[in-house]
Amino acid sequence: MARRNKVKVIDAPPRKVTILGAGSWGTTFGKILADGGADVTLWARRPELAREINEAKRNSDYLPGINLPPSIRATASLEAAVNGAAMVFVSIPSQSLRSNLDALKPLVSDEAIVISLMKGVEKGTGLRMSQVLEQGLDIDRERLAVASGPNLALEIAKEQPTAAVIASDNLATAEAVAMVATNRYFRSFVNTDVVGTEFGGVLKNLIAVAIGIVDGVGYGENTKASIITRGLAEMTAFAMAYGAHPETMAGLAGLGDLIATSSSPLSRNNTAGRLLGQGYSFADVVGRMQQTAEGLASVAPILTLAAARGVDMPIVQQVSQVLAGTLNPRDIAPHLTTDSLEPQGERPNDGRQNRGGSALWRPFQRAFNQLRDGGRGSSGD
Ligand SMILES: NC(=O)C1=CN([C@@H]2O[C@H](COP(=O)(O)OP(=O)(O)OC[C@H]3O[C@@H](n4cnc5c(N)ncnc54)[C@H](OP(=O)(O)O)[C@@H]3O)[C@@H](O)[C@H]2O)C=CC1
Ligand SMILES: O=C(CO)COP(=O)(O)O
Repeated sequence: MARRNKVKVIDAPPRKVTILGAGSWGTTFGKILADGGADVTLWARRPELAREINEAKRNSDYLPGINLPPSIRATASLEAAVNGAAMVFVSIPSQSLRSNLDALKPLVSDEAIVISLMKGVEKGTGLRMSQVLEQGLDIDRERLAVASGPNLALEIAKEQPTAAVIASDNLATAEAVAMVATNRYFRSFVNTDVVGTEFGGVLKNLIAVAIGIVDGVGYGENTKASIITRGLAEMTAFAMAYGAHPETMAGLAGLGDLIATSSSPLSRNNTAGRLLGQGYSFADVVGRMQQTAEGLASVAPILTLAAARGVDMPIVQQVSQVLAGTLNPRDIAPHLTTDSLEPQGERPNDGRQNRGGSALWRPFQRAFNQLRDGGRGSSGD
């Protein structure tokens, strides 16, 4: 049974916050928090990386050329990192999370807030990262939060102005985290749509792989715009089938992140897709990636979750076929992904003209009806 603990509303930066994972995002998030005034400790599993961060205030493997704030400390000891931390941010590859939780569980204090910075779902279980944290740490969801949004690490490390979303079932938890994760170049907004915020970050990776594939093939802006637009419809249909608010998918954690990830060569998912489009096999691409491209591992569990709720995801399906080597990247065809003659999701109607094959349109229709009938929207971002 989950331990029940009251969440303290923190109205000043906490004494100590810690980040687990000193890769590109964990280190960048450490900089965000330190530049916002927090006392930041980074956990790097390799002692030599912890040493470089402490002594040179650099992380040359993941953020070459970036000077880290002098106040950031790093340690390779999980216990030293977590001891006394009021907030524990987790930024390791999604498929590695569960294997770290047994060691972490006894170290997290009963009052600490735990925040997922990750954008994947677990293979095998299909669980979102906050669900894996909830299970593995036996923690109340009120003490959990997730962060997402258009957040390419290197741009933020260069202090380019950026916005993000912090979501928690408990608004006070999201607000406490957002207050700490805000500084002169980074602004965190809050909402309570954890499902939408988390799935937004996962799903945009899959669409970014598709964009990378067509980029690698050499197709131009029409193809990419078609995939982004139809991809957002797929993302929204999927997320709403799992209870997300459509507004979340239209906000920073959905459309915002989709645009950033699909258009940037900094994106690892986009890069992986581009290699596939250039003819490299899935195994070659995995071998060439130096950093985490979450989308590659999330395709299969997302398609399983989609099938369980009857959601059509033709673009994600095609990505899966390219990964499996059963579809030539040149044959990715966003305009051929439906048997309906109606451009789904493109024409608002009153439901009467909503003819067959429009699974992708249905969630928009439901959202429209809800708004028309005075239904409640999400707090959005
Ligand atoms: N980079 C970005 O722009 C953004 C990334 N994210 C998300 O953040 C998460 C982390 O990504 P990111 O920092 O980019 O990834 P990186 O590949 O840059 O870094 C991964 C980090 O996790 C560590 N790690 C790898 N395997 C394990 C393991 N089995 N146990 C413990 N630690 C491990 C690595 O340590 P080591 O160096 O020793 O291998 C490294 O510190 C992902 O879910 C990603 O989607 C979210 C927003 C932006
Ligand atoms: O999540 C990200 C940007 O918001 C980072 O994307 P990549 O993991 O594709 O680099």
